Amino acid sequence: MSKSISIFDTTLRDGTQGEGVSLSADDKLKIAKKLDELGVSYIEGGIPGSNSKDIEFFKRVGQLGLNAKITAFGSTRRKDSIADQDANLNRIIESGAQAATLVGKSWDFHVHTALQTTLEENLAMIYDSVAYLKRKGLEVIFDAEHFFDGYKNNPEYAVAVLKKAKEAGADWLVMCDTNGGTLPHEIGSIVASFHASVPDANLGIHTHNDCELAVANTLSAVQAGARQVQGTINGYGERCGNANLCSIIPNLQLKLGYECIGEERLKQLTNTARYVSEIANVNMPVNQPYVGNAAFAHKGGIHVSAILRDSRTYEHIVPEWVGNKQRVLVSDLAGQSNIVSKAQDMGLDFDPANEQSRKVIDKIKDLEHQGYTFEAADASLELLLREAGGEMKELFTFESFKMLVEKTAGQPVMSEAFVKLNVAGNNVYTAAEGNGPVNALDNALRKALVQYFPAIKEMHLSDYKVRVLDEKDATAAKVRVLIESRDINNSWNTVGVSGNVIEASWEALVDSMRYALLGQALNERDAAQELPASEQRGLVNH
Ligand SMILES: CC(=O)SCCNC(=O)CCNC(=O)[C@H](O)C(C)(C)COP(=O)(O)OP(=O)(O)OC[C@H]1O[C@@H](n2cnc3c(N)ncnc32)[C@H](O)[C@@H]1OP(=O)(O)O
Ligand SMILES: CC(=O)C(=O)O
Repeated sequence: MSKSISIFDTTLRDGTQGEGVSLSADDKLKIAKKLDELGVSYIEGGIPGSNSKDIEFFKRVGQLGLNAKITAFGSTRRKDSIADQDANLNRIIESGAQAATLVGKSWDFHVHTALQTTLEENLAMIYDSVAYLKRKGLEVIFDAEHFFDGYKNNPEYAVAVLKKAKEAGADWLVMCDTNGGTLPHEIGSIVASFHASVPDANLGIHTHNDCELAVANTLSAVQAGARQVQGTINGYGERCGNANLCSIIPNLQLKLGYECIGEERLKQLTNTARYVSEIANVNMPVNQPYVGNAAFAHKGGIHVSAILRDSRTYEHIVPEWVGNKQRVLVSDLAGQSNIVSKAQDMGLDFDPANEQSRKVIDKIKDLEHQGYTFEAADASLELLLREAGGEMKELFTFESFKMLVEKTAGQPVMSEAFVKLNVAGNNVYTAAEGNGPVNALDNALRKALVQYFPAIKEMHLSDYKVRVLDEKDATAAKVRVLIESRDINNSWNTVGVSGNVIEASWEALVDSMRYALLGQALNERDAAQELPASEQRGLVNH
């Protein structure tokens, strides 16, 4: 049997049926382009009978010149009507899509309850609709809704539905686990049984994740003979989502030896997943298999010690095969191996056998115990390690800061910060306003530094998070502030912890600016040690 699998992406249709996922026509066009680059065979763009946004997508997608087939979704004709007069079928034809995905009922209970019609009329609706679209020259993918529930309730009828669609000319018969309640062994045996009885049918599988089995069910169907796989990027979709193509594709290709999108394109998987999550404005779970930020992140000291010897000890594949990468995290679960690995990444000579290195490890663990989290604040960690290794020359020293927050009735609240630093032996005193206390502090600190370090102009804060660390302790609790900063090329994260949110923010802010100036700090140190300019470092070195 062929080992080639046709990947059918329904992110733009079933994916947008997920809560919190909404895509404009422009968003859909961007994602379609990305999916095409990934090498999927079909892109289901939407439902032209549903809304004008989808109609616009189909109008414009032809201009992109994609290789994937564009397919438009709709249901079989309404009961007791004529297919060529059915508005939804005609919208599919008018959309100009090369293929139609036609959903039809295959569970007798649904025919009676949802459609409120007879089993015979439903078969006629399927036959007439498929035949009409075929006469109009479209490829037809027939999605048999609730096929597995239907098969369990009335196998003869569910099978008759698929046979009717085939008789009318459907190119693909897709079995749907619409309610997501079927288990892998059931899927495998039902697909195998239908495949044995109609061996010349092109079978597909469409599963939902209500039992968290959509990926497993898809693999089971493929092993039983399905050759088209329908799913979405990041598993977006109705209720608990659709089968996640970001897991299915590597599982099929790397574990089961099927040909889906090829070795080279598989390397774009992580980038595609993150791109779609950005456009959809839905955060990706860090622990998402294969493509998540933590999919190959190692935290436990025992794990890190082993992966440094051979990454196969704790990695099931090479992360780069799916475009991801290995990360080592530093936390209170870290052993010396985590820290050695981080230090090596930074080009530091860090010998765990030496007394000073052991002190840094203890200090990191102690800070983690106080509430700092270095796994989310790589830049603060780097500063700490460089400081401990005597690598840093401090460019400025802190003397004091003061905050003023004023609210007058009927006026917006006003924040002003006053900062005193010593830079290169000079006392620098600045004041600045902001739309909040942290913004005012940031402005005042920037104002103090920019005259000495113009590189500060290039960076800005891009994210700010506060977390109360011991909620039981109410107002006496500590807070942790995490700040993300960016310049044109990089982003970096810093952390501050205190019983006072302004002080925690200040710590994270100062680290952010020290990190932005790291290249300069290292050069000054090199210059002080009279290293030749050729061995000194670039201005912003991260
Ligand atoms: C399993 C799936 O994911 S299927 C796709 C689900 N996605 C969506 O529903 C999103 C897009 N849907 C829509 O925009 C609208 O529902 C439309 C335009 C398709 C229809 O809108 P309306 O005409 O207002 O109908 P409404 O949504 O209230 O009800 C669905 C109708 O479709 C009928 N219907 C449902 N499935 C089918 C089917 N397979 N074949 C024919 N008719 C069907 C229902 O019986 C009902 O008709 P009735 O009210 O005459 O009994
Ligand atoms: C067709 C479809 O989306 C389903 O049955 O779930």
